[in-house]
Amino acid sequence: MSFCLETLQRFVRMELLFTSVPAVSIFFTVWAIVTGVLGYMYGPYWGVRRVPGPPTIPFLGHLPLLAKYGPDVFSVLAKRYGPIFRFHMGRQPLIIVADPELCKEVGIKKFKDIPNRSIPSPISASPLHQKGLFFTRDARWSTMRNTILSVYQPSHLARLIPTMQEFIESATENLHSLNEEDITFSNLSLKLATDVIGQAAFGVNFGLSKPQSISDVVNIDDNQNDDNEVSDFINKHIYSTTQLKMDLSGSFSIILGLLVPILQEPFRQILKRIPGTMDWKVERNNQKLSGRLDEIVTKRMKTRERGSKDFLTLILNARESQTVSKNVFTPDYISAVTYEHLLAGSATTAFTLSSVVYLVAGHPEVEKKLLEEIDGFVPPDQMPGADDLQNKFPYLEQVIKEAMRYYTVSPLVARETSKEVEIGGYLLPKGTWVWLALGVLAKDPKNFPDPEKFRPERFDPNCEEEKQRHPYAFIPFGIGPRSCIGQKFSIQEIKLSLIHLYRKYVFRHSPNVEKPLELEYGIILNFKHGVKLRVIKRT
Ligand code: HEM
Repeated sequence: MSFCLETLQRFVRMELLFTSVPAVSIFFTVWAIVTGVLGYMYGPYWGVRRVPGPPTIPFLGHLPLLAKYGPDVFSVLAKRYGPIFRFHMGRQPLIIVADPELCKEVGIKKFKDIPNRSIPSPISASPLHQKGLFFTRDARWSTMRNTILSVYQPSHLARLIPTMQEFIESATENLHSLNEEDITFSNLSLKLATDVIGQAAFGVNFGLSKPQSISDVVNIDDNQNDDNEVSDFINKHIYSTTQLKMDLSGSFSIILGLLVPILQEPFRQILKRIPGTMDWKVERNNQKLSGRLDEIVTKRMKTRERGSKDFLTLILNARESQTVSKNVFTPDYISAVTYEHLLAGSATTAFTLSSVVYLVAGHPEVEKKLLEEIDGFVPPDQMPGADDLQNKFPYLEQVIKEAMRYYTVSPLVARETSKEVEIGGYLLPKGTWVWLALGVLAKDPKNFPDPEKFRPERFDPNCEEEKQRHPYAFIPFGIGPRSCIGQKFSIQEIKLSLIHLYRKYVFRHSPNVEKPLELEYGIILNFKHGVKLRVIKRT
C-alpha cells in the first residue's frame, strides 16, 4: 500500500514537472514579449511623462488630433497645456515648445546640448534628404555650415540680383494678357522660385517660369542637354518632395515609421523591391534623382574653368582650395546639399510670395500704402540694388513680415537633445525630440494683439507693439546657430519680385477662391487648392 502511494506521489510530481516546464517557459516568453513591446512603445513616453499633454491612443498617439484640427492643433494644445507640452506623433513623443523665452533657451542658450535635428519618418525613408545640411549632425554639420556660410557673403547675394530680376521679368511678362482670367498665383511663384534657386544653386536654367511651355528649356552650361531630362528632373524633384507626408497619407513604410519606427526600414527594404507599391515608386524616383544630381556634380567637378556663379561651383572651389575637408564634402554630400537648396529654397519662398500677394489683395489700405512706397522709388524703371532693398522699402518689409507671421510656412522646427537637459522646469533625457512651435508664437495674442488681423504696421519699429514684443516672438526663419541659411537670399528675392509686380499690376481675389484659404500640412505648409487671383494692369 505504502509502495503504491509513494509511486503515485512520484508520478504526480513528475507530471507536474513535465506540464509546468512548458507552461513556465511559455509564460516567461509571453511576459518577455509583452514587456518588450510595452517597453518599446512606451519607453520614449516614460522619460518625458511629467511634461503635460492630452491622453494618448496606443500606436496613433495624437495623430487623430492632427486630423481634427489640422495645423492649428498646436495652438489649441498650447492654450490647454501651456508653453511646453507633449504631442505624440504615433509612438514618438514630441516636446512642443510654444514660448519665445523657452525657444531662446533651446535654440541659443542650451544649443550645445540640443545641436541636431530629430529625423521624422518621412525623412528616414529618403537617404537623399538626410545628407543635406538640415539633417546632418554634430561636427559634420558645423564644418558644412561654416563652408556654406562662407560662400553666402552679402557680395555674392548682391551679385545675384540681376539674375533674380531676369527670371522675375520673364515670369511676369504676360500677366496683363490674363485680364478677367484666374491665375493660380501659387503655381507661378513656385515656378519662379524654383528657377531662381535652380540658377543660384546649380547654375542651371530650368526654364519653368518662362511664359512659354517647358519645351523652351535651355541649360546654360550645356545647350545640348535634352529638354526632357530637365523637366524629368523637376518632376522627380516635385514627386520626391510631395511624398514626404507628415500624416498617414505617405507610403506604407513612412506610415509604419510614424506608428512603429523599428519596422520602417525592414518594410521599406522589402516594399521597395515590389513593383507598383508607393515605396517602390519613391525609391525609383529618388534613385533617378540622385543619379541625375551625381551626374551634374561629377561633370562640374571635371570642369576646370568654373567661374564662381552658383552655389555648387562655390562649394567645389572651396573644396579644391583645401579650405574644406574633402572627407566632409564627398560628392554624395555635395549633391545632397545642392539639391537641398532647391528643396528648401523653392516651396518656402513661393509660399511666402503668394501669401503676401493674397493678403495685400484683400486689404486695399495696405495696397495703397505699399504702392505709394514702391512708386516713390525713382527712377521708376531702375532695378533696386542691395542697399536700396535693405533701406528704401520699410513698409514692404513690414508687409512681408506680417504675411510671414499670418501664414507661417514652417510652423515647427525640429531639434533633438544630445544629452540630458532641463527645459521649462522639465528634465528631458538624451534623444528627446524638442520641436519649436513658431506657428503658435506667431498667433499668440500676448505678442500680437488681434492675431487674426493682417496689420503690417505692427512691425513698424516705432510702434509700441513692436517695442514691447519679446525679441524671439517672431522667428519664421528659426533661431540660433541652426537658423535658416537662406534667409537673406529669400528676402532679397521676395522683395525684388514684389517691387517688380506692384510696379505693373495689382491683384484681386478670384471669385473662385475658397475663404479662408485651406492649408495642407506636409514637411512645410502649402495652400491646398492654390491661390487664385485676378490680375489688373496698372495704368
Ligand atoms: C521664406 C523662405 C524661407 C523660410 C520661411 C525658411 C525657414 C526655415 C526654417 C524655419 C528653418 C529651421 C531653422 C531652425 O532650426 O532654427 C530653416 C532651415 C534651413 N533653411 Fe530655410 N527658409 C526659407 C528659405 C530658404 C532658402 C531660400 C534656402 C536656401 C537657399 C534655405 C535653406 C535652409 C537650410 C539649408 C536650412 C538648414 C540649416 C541648418 O540646419 O543648419 N531656406 N529654414
